[in-house]
Amino acid sequence: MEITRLGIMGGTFNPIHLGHLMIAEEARQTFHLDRVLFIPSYITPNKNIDGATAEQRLAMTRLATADNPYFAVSDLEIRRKGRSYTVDTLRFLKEFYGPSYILYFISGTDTIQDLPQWYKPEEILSLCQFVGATRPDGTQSIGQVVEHFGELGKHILKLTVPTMQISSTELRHRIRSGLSVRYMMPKVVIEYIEKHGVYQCTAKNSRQPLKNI
Ligand SMILES: Nc1ncnc2c1ncn2[C@@H]1O[C@H](COP(=O)(O)OP(=O)(O)OP(=O)(O)O)[C@@H](O)[C@H]1O
Ligand SMILES: O=C(O)c1ccc[n+]([C@@H]2O[C@H](COP(=O)([O-])O)[C@@H](O)[C@H]2O)c1
Repeated sequence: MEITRLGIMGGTFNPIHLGHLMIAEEARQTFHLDRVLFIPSYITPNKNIDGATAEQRLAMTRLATADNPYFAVSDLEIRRKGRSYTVDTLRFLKEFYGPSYILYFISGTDTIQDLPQWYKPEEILSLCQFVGATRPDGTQSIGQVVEHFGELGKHILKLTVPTMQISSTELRHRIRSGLSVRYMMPKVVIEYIEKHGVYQCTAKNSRQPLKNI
């Protein structure tokens, strides 16, 4: 049986930024993933989603990932509606793809530290390998979470990634304040935000011509 390793990058992506893309690419390389599927949530459990519709978050995720042949996007959580519980998504994917697919759910350390409070975390770990991206300085340990799950903790994999202190919250704040978000997210996403006035964006690049030196 030929094995396919499928990465699942779940997130609110409000908006998607370089931190998301970087951990997905690092996970792909480190765990030899055949593809990484980005799945924007419809309603992320325990999170307020302000400023962009589900369709806009999906469109931005599609634009951001289009230039990577290993990346794909699914709207399955948005079509399913309701709260986007990861266990439901993994159950569906396991059933849909069958036993020859190994699923790797990719997350940041802040996310994995909350895993014990998620809906059916033990079942989640039995359905996938759960990748927790940590900083190289090791200050965000996932050891306690691994211990919490006993034998199933073996399904939690540590991924060391370069530090990137970008968050969607910070980006929404910057856009609303008219501050630059250049080099923090793909250019195509910035263009989409400007074109559609997402996050009440009104910023327009205005620059003075520079006198010849
Ligand atoms: N800068 C980053 N570096 C590494 N992982 C990240 C980074 N930002 C987000 N992640 C991870 O990506 C996944 C999806 O995150 P999400 O879409 O909620 O983005 P966010 O920036 O954390 O959003 P918000 O600021 O709105 O809470 C989560 O597992 C999160 O831990
Ligand atoms: O299933 C759960 O209980 C659960 C609780 C919190 C987060 N998640 C998922 O984890 C992913 C990252 O969530 P967030 O809050 O960092 O955007 C996203 O796919 C969420 O649907 C899932």
